[in-house]
Amino acid sequence: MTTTLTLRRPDDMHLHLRDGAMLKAVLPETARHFARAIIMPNLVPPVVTAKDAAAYRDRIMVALPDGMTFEPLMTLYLTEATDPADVAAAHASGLVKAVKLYPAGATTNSQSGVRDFDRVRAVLEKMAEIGLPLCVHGEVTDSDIDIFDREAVFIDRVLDPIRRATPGLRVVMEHITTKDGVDYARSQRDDLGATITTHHLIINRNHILAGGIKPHYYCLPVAKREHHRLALREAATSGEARFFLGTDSAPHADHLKEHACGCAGCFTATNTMSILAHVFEEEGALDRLEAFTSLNGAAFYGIAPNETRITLQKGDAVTYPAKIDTGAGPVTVFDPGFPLHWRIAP
Ligand SMILES: NC(=O)N[C@@H](CC(=O)O)C(=O)O
Ligand SMILES: [Zn+2]
Ligand SMILES: [Zn+2]
Repeated sequence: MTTTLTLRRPDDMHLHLRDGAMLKAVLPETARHFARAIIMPNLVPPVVTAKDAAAYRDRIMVALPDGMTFEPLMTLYLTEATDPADVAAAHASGLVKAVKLYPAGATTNSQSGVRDFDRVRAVLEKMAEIGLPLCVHGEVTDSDIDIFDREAVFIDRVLDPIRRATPGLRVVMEHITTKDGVDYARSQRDDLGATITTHHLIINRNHILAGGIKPHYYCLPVAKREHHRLALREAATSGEARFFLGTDSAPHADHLKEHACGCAGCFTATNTMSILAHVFEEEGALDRLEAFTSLNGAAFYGIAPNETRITLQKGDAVTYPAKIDTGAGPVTVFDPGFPLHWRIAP
């Protein structure tokens, strides 16, 4: 029985760090285990220009505690006013690693997102030309589309047409939650990747709704039926290069989650690696954990895998805080609902 496992230090290819007091509190939770992360730009106001991204990167580095190392991989928030030349310059300087597409109204702080896809065509064409990936929150926002169908409908109505209209555009389907997402990713060439979160490997929609509503399991895209969760587990543990970790760890203060109109997002930065080791062990795939957390994402983004390593050890139940204190209020850590036994050696 395997009880220790050494991996290249992981990267989180989809992370929300927020800003100010929240940033300061949550950043160490990621930097403790992860070398790098793709930093989501959905601040208020959003990170739209190269100048915004440079300033946000500086704030992240100032918030990093002494003695920790971490490299934020910055992104730009695509709006209908985004300037292709600014995007190209941000990429050429090495500052920006991706552009993020939020359909307007799809998720937290997406009001500035895209309504009319024709208006971003020039930016997408420039990105295809320079090889800069587009990260996509893949849900339609039409009120007549059931929330559990919004990902599958997005693939047919928006994602596939965008990709056909923009040959060569590298795209990451962010936080896929359905078998439809897995199947679509697999049906395409290697210019399409897909991130999978930690929590979508653990919860299905019953966890949110059965036996009382659980606001800390509510995120977007919302968790789906069990057969979708099983498809995600199969994909994540397959070792296939197109699938990689993007935790989508998305902190919101508890009073905003435990609310009549609660915010979407699960905060998994603290215990993600312990949970993933548990899942990969259950699936008989511990030997493929490194591909998912440390190799496939870096390869998709064209960056070298990390040279430093972490060691996971299996033993007595791991303890971790139920909540993280932040200057913006406590943030509940994702509870997988079972004890974790894999710890990260100090
Ligand atoms: N995933 C979420 O439920 N929430 C994210 C936004 C997002 O990634 O869609 C957030 O910023 O809170
Ligand atoms: Zn999203
Ligand atoms: Zn997200």
